[in-house]
Amino acid sequence: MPFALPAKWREEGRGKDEREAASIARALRHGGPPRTPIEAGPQITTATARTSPPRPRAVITWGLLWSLLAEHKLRLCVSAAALVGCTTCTLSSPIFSGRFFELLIGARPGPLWKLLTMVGVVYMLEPVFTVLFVVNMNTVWEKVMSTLRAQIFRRVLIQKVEFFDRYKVGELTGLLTSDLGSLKNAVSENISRDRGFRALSEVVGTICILFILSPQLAPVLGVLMLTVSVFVGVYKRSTVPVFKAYGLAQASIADCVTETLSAIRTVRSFGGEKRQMMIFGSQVLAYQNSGIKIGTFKSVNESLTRVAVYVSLLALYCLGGSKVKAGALSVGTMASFIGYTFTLTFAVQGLVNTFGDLRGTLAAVDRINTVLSSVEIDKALAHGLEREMHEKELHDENHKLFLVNGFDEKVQSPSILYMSALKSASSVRSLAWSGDVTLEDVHFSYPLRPDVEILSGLNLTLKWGTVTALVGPSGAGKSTIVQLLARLYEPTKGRITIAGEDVRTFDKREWAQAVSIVNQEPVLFSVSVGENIAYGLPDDNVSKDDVIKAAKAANAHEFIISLPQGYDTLVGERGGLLSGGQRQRVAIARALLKNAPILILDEATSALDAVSERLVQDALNRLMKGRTTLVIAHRLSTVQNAHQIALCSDGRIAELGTHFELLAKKGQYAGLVGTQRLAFE
Ligand SMILES: Nc1ncnc2c1ncn2[C@@H]1O[C@H](COP(=O)(O)OP(=O)(O)OP(=O)(O)O)[C@@H](O)[C@H]1O
Repeated sequence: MPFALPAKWREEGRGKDEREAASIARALRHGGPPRTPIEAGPQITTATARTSPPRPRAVITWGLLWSLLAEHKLRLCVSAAALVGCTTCTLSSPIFSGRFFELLIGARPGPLWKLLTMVGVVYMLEPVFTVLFVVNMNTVWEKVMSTLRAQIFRRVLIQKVEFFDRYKVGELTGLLTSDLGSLKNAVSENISRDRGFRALSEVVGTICILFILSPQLAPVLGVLMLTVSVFVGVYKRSTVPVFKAYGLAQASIADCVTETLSAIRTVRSFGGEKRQMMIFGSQVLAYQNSGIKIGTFKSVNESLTRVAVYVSLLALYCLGGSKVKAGALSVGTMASFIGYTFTLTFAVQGLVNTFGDLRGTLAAVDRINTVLSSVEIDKALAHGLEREMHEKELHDENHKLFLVNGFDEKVQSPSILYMSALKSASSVRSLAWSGDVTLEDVHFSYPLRPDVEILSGLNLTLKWGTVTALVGPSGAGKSTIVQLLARLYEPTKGRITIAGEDVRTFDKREWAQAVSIVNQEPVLFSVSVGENIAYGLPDDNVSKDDVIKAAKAANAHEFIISLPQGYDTLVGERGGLLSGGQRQRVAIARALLKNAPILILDEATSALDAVSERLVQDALNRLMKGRTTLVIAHRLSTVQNAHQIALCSDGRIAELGTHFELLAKKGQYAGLVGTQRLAFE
């Protein structure tokens, strides 16, 4: 197949990635087996990983936060000015108190009303500045957090499938809810009077004023600050693991609840309630112990802060009192000092609380970074998604949330470069409507079990427009072949082609449009029946007529209109309010609407009773017409009507032919039929 490589491939001094990509492109262009490990198409990722081990890259960094904040410069400037304003108002109060006392005892000349007017103005301005500060800071942070949340959700969605094998749903849910919530609270909970920014500005401002008022007395409060800081430092170090354990314990509780409730019918049927309660109980206890530890750390810290403040006040009374008596300090300044000590007390306590919260926040950010920084992005998927996101000239707020430049690492791995270098002029759908799908010398091990080879040199051609039945003993690798065809995983060696073109020249978004899968247990979303069918074309505005047409072809229309709200009836979590056969027919309608040229039926009818099966089979026959179909089935009737039957055993196709050809062979297939492991109807 002739490929015109872009000029950049011919440039001198290309980067290593580009050279690798060119080498891969060359190998694929010639169609033959790749010559070097890098050229071995499916090993691209592995080969690259071998030459340069992936470097973990944090997802949430200070740089990223700064760049997101920088988009709201005006609001930040207003907030900063308002913060200075309200802090100035707050810190001027003790000075006015001192002057007030001096006026009362006659130590200061001038009319009282002048002072009171100034106090009134300050008291009026302070809340105005406070509102300006809180509203602007809050708006900025909410916007930053929305972008972060959206970007992290996207980052989770574009991970390779093995990422979802590795982490439990609860853990990942925790990242987006409680962990990001903790980051949100780091600002949202710290913009009130006695916390975070204001506390910090009051501490700094107070110390400056104390030094201006009396350089001799100021160090006393300096000691107070130092003491508190030491305690804060100790606190910070000692609570990091406690906060981490707390977050993990919280995530495992959520995990246990999700797992139990999603399998509630299984729990019921095995009488597993007590066991689930015990598991939940032990997690609650771990969470409780962790929470008690955190509470202890927090309260000890707060008490120590108070003790430090009392000691400082006492020192101030002794030292300041004697200076006033000796005439070295005015009564007004002493009164101001007492006021500032209290301001400092609250502000330092607030800061300690903020630091405590920050430890939890840093632990949460660390968890997010640890989970998401491992280099497991499915680049062929990310590439397609990015292309589609930029293709559409949508400028609504929702769309923009996912389009932040610089958040994601540039998806420029060799695999992406060769993908664009080799990009076929034809779309994958048009190729799939006319060409065969071929698995060529496919080897595969699951990433989490790299030592166990599931497929070892499997060859199989799914002829265009025909039905291939895949049979074989349990654990032979049938579902694994389905997952490779769906490109949930890529072969570790060998390749899959469509009309002779390596499927990896297409990004996974394109590929997803070419393949429909109907499983034994189709998953429906907890929306209406109609919306579930329309999910066949998730990015399009599907008309109700098209949904009904698909439902009719899938033998689903009759049961849908008998539901209480027809097509608008909610199907419950995972479609739990529908029967197995109804779910199956909704899934078939969804696949019909999608109209993909390649169809995979993974034991689609094996869980159904005879009536449901007939309805579903009838719908499936309609769905299969004219498509390249792979059927995994245990029923002989389904298998024997196929154009060809492939028997998978020991990671290869051991027998291939029609039902009668394979029976005549008297091999493994004949054995399966003989022992009725392929069941007769
Ligand atoms: N995500 C996974 N990670 C690791 N190993 C897996 C994974 N999924 C399946 N396996 C293993 O791969 C092997 C093949 O499994 P597969 O599901 O493809 O078999 P199958 O032929 O479809 O079996 P059955 O007819 O029982 O469904 C099994 O040994 C299984 O334990």
